[in-house]
Amino acid sequence: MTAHDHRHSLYTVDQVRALDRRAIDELGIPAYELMQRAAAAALVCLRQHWPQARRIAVYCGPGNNGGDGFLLGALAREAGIHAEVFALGESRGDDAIRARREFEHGGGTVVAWNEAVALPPVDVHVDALYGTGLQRALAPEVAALVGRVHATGAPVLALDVPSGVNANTGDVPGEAVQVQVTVTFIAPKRGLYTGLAPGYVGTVQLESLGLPETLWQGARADAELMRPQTLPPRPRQSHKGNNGHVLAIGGDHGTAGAIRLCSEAALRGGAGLVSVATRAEHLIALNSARPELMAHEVNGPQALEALLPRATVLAVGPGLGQGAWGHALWLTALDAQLPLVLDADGLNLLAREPRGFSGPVVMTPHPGEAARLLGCDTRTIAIDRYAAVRELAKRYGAVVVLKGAGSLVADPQGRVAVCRWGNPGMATGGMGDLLTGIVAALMAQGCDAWQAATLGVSLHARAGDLAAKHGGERGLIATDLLEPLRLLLNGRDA
Ligand SMILES: NC(=O)C1=CN([C@@H]2O[C@H](COP(=O)(O)OP(=O)(O)OC[C@H]3O[C@@H](n4cnc5c(N)ncnc54)[C@H](OP(=O)(O)O)[C@@H]3O)[C@@H](O)[C@H]2O)[C@@H](O)CC1
Ligand SMILES: Nc1ncnc2c1ncn2[C@@H]1O[C@H](COP(=O)(O)OP(=O)(O)O)[C@@H](O)[C@H]1O
Ligand SMILES: [K+]
Repeated sequence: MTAHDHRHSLYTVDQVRALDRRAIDELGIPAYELMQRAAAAALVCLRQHWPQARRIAVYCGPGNNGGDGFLLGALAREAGIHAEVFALGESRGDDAIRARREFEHGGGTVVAWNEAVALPPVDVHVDALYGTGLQRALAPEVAALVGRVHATGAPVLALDVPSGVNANTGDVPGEAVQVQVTVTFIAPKRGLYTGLAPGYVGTVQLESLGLPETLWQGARADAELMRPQTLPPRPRQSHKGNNGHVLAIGGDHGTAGAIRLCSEAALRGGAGLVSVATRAEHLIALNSARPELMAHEVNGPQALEALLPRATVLAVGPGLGQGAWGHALWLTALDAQLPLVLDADGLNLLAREPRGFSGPVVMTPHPGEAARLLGCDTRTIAIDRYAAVRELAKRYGAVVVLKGAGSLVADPQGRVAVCRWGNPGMATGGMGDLLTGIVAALMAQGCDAWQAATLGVSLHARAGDLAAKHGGERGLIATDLLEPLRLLLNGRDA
């Protein structure tokens, strides 16, 4: 990530405030002018998305987000759009107060919101309630307004942040406005891209308000958005020994599916060879379903040790269980001094028996596994996914993928990458097993832990989107991702 690539850099709310301050102090642009520019950009965005809009309602909160709303109301009126403006609370701060006066001096009337007020019929609602200053869950009367806005069925444009969404973390502590478009100002706030936020933000459109690139140069960003990537073409003389050997370990009694999905994804992820260490009862099914896999009966540590010398990467956990068999294989795998991908019971065992690693490791917890690893509950993970993934990476000395909408990848030094792809069709059993196999395959082909995790997460999520594009989200199953995965891996997704 380069410091000035601000469209792929994500910022904390404090970092955005520091950028605002620099624009004001170093570039000499008054805060009120920034507010005017924000309102002008919002009007352009409104017209771009809803060119037919003739009537809008703008709901203004007490802070500067509300100030943006009053100025948008003023500009919309000048542009011949009927704008009804509602205030929730008295404006606080010079700029917001001035913005409200500007709207009123232009002939606009501000209606003080209360529950008896009828919502006007409008083409678009504009949410200017709270932006980066949101401190807590929306109050009940504001939540009631949000419910009524939703009930109209008309689209909503959010200014900067949908109200109720924590722009710093992506958490939504109570109700929040669900919008079609979020026009966000100056810099992308990291909270818009992960956790609960993706369910509210709609399309996020960044407006830099005419500020020069120099503003972002040298400015600290907190995280980076993943970009579409692939691997370079294989050398023509490549042979299977050049492309790594994944050994997938798991599949206790009754959980053959998980290890099959993981190992099949490793094949489709381009590993030269894929072996499976599993229970004897799964061998025939595995071999007949996917003859390219080399399935081995492994009763205990000795049988596993015999397979280790040929492996380049171990994928440990899918269907492993936490019984004596799984635990013994897990211990052997962790002592093997080979690169590891740890998932599912591989992580649950680690939560029970914390330990360090000697080689490169990628851990792929979903929020439930992350909570077990950190000894907290899943709500604590959701409150700040950025903090959780960083803490996991630091505590375990590994690259960690925190899965779920807006998957995050962190390394122990605190670097974080954010995945903006993926869809709720992927909320079905087996999707995580695929990710484990893909990441292992990429490590086997020479990617380091960070590259394998970020590329693996992005390929997996984009494959999910491509599969959903063709057949829809509902009913999407893990194996549907394998063919699109292969296309994406070879840069053939067009
Ligand atoms: N600075 C700049 O250069 C630019 C800033 N810009 C705009 O300013 C926005 C940030 O403005 P902001 O800092 O005034 O915060 P904002 O989001 O309006 O809310 C703060 C107010 O809300 C209140 N409050 C908070 N949560 C609450 C809750 N749940 N329920 C009830 N009240 C709650 C809080 O009260 P308090 O909690 O302090 O009592 C305070 O009064 C930013 O998102 C962007 O739109 C643009 O114009 C571009 C240039
Ligand atoms: N709503 C969603 N949006 C984006 N990605 C999702 C969503 N739901 C699930 N996924 C992805 O699907 C995978 C599910 O993994 P996991 O929960 O481990 O499933 P399983 O254990 O059934 O294999 C993760 O990579 C996750 O990020
Ligand atoms: K808002």
